[in-house]
Amino acid sequence: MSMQSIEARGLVLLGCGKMGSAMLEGWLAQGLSASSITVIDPYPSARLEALQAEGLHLNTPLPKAPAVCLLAVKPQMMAEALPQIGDLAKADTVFLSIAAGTSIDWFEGALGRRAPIIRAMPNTPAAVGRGITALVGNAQASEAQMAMAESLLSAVGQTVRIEDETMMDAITGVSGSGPAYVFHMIETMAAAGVAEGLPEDLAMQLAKATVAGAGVLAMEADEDPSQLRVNVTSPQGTTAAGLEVLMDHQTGLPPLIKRTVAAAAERSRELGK
Ligand SMILES: NC(=O)C1=CN([C@@H]2O[C@H](COP(=O)(O)OP(=O)(O)OC[C@H]3O[C@@H](n4cnc5c(N)ncnc54)[C@H](OP(=O)(O)O)[C@@H]3O)[C@@H](O)[C@H]2O)C=CC1
Ligand SMILES: O=C(O)[C@@H]1CCC=N1
Repeated sequence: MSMQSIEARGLVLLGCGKMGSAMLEGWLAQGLSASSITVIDPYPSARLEALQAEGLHLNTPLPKAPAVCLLAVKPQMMAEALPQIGDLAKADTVFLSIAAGTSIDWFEGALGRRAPIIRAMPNTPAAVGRGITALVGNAQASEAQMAMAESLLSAVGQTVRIEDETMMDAITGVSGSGPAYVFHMIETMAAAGVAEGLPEDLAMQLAKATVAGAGVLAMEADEDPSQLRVNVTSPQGTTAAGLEVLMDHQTGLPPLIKRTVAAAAERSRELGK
């Protein structure tokens, strides 16, 4: 099964907030037709309403057997939202959840043990085709269904299949929540530039371009990030002075990021209880 079967059978998107709409934009950009998509969301955005003119189905009855139903409401809303797509559990529809913390076992309880369920953790750079999504399926999810989910998710970035669902909490802490850490890095670099006397606009321009440029370099270079860091660091130069603060084992980034990722992973575990 591929994007063509999604196009033919349709896709249901339950919850079209920040993450759902990021993925929706990615699929549309990749050529999935708006008319193959049904969105269920109680307070649709102006963008969703406008997409109706291109054929998108908004809060309409569901197709009988869509290829996939993407579950993109908040974990706390999932139990309340699921009855809206309950009938699909009897069809040959794959349920693809992106909800943090919510386990496959929980979905099997809600949708039935025979339903093919795939749990995935994407991130918001999906909106610009630069996301990364980890995914794992239950025993009912066939190889063809996993491949279909991968083709859907790879329309908005990289995918990585995992075998051990318990890794999802750590994955959520690193890449699901990770864009927020990086955005905060941009904010704090810009603020630090202002503190050093730069105008706000210039400081923000420098911070954004630096993080974006370093990200692209990290992805494209043959060298690993630690070597790329060394390449910036002239002996007794400015970077060495900055890194002495940033890399401090007690007060620097390593313990801070470790605590940050651990807190996010722990919250993912809590959401699953
Ligand atoms: N944001 C992110 O970076 C990531 C989020 N996720 C996961 O994606 C899911 C969505 O998160 P996010 O997009 O941030 O959250 P949002 O709140 O932005 O999106 C959820 C959407 O679901 C809608 N909704 C609420 N109740 C229902 C219902 N009963 N039926 C249908 N739709 C409903 C909400 O409407 P309204 O706003 O009007 O209540 C909203 O539009 C979560 O499970 C989250 O864990 C996963 C990876 C990354
Ligand atoms: O903050 C959250 O719970 C969601 C999951 C990962 C990113 N955002």
